[in-house]
Amino acid sequence: MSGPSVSAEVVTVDPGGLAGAEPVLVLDLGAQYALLIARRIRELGVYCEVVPGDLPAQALLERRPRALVLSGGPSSVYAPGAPGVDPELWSAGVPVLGICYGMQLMAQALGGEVRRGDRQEFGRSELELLGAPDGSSSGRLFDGVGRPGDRLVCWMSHGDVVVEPPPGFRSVARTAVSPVAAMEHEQRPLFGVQFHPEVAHTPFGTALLRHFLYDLAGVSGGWDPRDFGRRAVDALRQQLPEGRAVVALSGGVDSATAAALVHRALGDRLTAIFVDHGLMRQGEPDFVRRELGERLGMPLIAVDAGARFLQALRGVRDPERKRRIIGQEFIRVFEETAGALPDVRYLVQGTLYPDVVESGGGKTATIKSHHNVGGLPERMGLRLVEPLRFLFKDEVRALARELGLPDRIVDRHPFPGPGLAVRIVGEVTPEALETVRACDAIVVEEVERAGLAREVWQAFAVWTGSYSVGVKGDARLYGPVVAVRCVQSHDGMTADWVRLPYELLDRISHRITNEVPYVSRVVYDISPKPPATIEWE
Ligand SMILES: Nc1ncnc2c1ncn2[C@@H]1O[C@H](COP(=O)(O)OP(=O)(O)OP(=O)(O)O)[C@@H](O)[C@H]1O
Ligand SMILES: O=c1[nH]c(=O)c2[nH+]cn([C@@H]3O[C@H](COP(=O)(O)O)[C@@H](O)[C@H]3O)c2[nH]1
Ligand SMILES: NC(=O)CC[C@H](N)C(=O)O
Ligand SMILES: [Mg+2]
Repeated sequence: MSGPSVSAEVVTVDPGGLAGAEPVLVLDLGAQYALLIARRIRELGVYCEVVPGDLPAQALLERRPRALVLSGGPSSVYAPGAPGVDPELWSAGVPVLGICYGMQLMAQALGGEVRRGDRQEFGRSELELLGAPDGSSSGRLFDGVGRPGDRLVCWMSHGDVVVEPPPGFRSVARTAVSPVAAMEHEQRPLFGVQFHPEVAHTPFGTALLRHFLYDLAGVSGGWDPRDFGRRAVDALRQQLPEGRAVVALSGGVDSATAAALVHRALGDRLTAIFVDHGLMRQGEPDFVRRELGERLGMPLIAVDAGARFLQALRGVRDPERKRRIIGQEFIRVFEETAGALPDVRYLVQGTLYPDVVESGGGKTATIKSHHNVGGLPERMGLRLVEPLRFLFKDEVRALARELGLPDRIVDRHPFPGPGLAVRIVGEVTPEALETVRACDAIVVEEVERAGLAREVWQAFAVWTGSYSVGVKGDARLYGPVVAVRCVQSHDGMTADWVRLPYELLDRISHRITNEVPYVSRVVYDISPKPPATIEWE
């Protein structure tokens, strides 16, 4: 296909740069929680990004950070090759909060002592605030958060302990296991906590972070994803002065928000393409046409490609092969459709910040190959436009609301690109597809009717591939076993099953076995992630 050559550079909108804001940077030292720290900080109205922990001080300071947060991490600071930060940061005058490994690193780097503890400290722990030597105040870090002598519940996850704070520092809190559970420098803006203020199990964690940011680091706040929308439109107009763009519109909130934003900037230079791969939920293609095509006021090409996807999936049982086939077929359909439009130069995607950070390291094992439109730009010579690359899902929802998208779209549960195919164990047969679609509609309807839709991350039905014996109308029935899955999650990375009320489960089961009468049995999936994943395939 002809067209301008591929540009590796992604057109995006950098909220930090836009707001003229001086961000808070989380230095990632291998933590599970680096993204969570960033989310908490943004929830406090402060723009924050996660950056690699080993960035040179100069590169970090060029961003004019208001504060640095050193994350936790799985290593031990005294082990050879353990991750570190540029030592110039300690004297740069920028306020630093070290969390867990981050505090241990600060302690060791500045002359304190860290060693393997006699005991591990994992989970809930009681923190005793030590206060200033004269007992008059709780010290700078806990000023306004607690008082000397207070015992506060916090959440710990460590095996190493700081036994001696560095010269110039003092311990301001301890637990039964950690003599230095929090420390601060007597004058310089250097602070450390052994516990995790970012997790919900540390009830005063948010108050501590707010105090660190606003009082100790003097941030001005003002981060609001809704303002981002207004600024992003101008930035996009400047960056995309001419040529047409296509957006792959799935019906999900991410691509809908990206589409709405770019539509404001480009107007009729944007066309949406929705691929109906036949693996959609009940009523989905109509929903997309009606709620997105008409409401967003942009031309929408809906491609009915169900037959070719089902044909390509015939006889395929392996989950990864299914995903690959869907991805490839998707690219073909998209290419044919977009290729027929004149002067298309850009492809808009709804990639979010967690996707970017999580695919950054490349060290994580492939659990599932997530379907996306990633293979397209190179093949078509298109430039990628990802305006939401720096936003979290809750921020995207706030932005979507600001852009006037209705609740029906804003509050939608995520739906995987490969659709119902990953909710069918084994081959995607018409029988399985029809069954899972009918059951899914019942699950969704009942969860919504119970007023729980906004409280759960996803609720759906699964074709388990098993059959079992039942009895209906005095006759033997050998029918499919359908599972119901309902999970709570913040970002899809971890999840827990939702304790749905028994009456609701009962209603779902009753409706399924009555309205989809050949189903013999309904089971409820009570597996958290990990070790299970959210989707079954
Ligand atoms: N059926 C489809 N037609 C067109 N584009 C699609 C389709 N399915 C997925 N995509 C594209 O793949 C991207 C990734 O899908 P993903 O499910 O992660 O995001 P989303 O659907 O926009 O939002 P959500 O995560 O809430 O479902 C989408 O943003 C969209 O651009
Ligand atoms: O766009 C997507 N393409 C995919 O291939 C895909 N697989 C899973 N998901 C969604 O991602 C979240 C985590 O799912 P898992 O625990 O099953 O990996 C859940 O929200 C899933 O619905 C996908 N989304
Ligand atoms: N969660 C962490 O940051 C752990 C730090 C270090 N690995 C320890 O066990 O003490
Ligand atoms: Mg989706």
